[in-house]
Amino acid sequence: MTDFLAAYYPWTKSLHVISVIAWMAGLFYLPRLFVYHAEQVEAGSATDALFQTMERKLLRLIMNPAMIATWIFGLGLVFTPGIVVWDEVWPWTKAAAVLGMTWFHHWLGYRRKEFVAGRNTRSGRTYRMMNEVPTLLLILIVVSVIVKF
Ligand code: HEM
Repeated sequence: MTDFLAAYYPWTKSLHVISVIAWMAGLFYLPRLFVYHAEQVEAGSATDALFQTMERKLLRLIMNPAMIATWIFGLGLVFTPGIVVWDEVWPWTKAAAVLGMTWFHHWLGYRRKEFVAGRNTRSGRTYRMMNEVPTLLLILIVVSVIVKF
């Protein structure tokens, strides 16, 4: 298995980065939809139904599969011989940030369910602020995997 992973390392990494881009697109866009959903849309209206459809499709068709693919190919890289040196700091900062990103994904999923039930309690401002979470984690992840401190 490790021979296989070593042989296909550039492919695993390519698929990892492609999945990451799709996941990040959703992690940036879904909280933006929530901002407008919270500020501009009346619960039970036709626009409410439209936002719910956009949010459901973004989460189910793009973000969930992209997150799973990111994890699968990312763990493939972790098990590729010689790639991760656990004595260094960067694998730990990356792991912490990736867990944070996964938590954020699920946080968004719970907020979507609240919109579906007509029970959103959070303001557009909260969603605007939460929109910065994936940006900060992204910076930490990219610096970790490229600078490799
Ligand atoms: C979900 C769990 C994840 C795991 C287990 C994981 C693991 C890894 C590993 C082991 C590498 C190989 C580093 C190397 O080749 O030197 C890597 C590369 C990379 N990861 Fe992840 N990763 C994950 C999520 C993410 C996320 C969320 C992002 C971006 C937001 C990301 C961005 C990258 C990038 C850009 C590279 C390529 C770095 C290079 O040029 O070598 N990863 N990942």
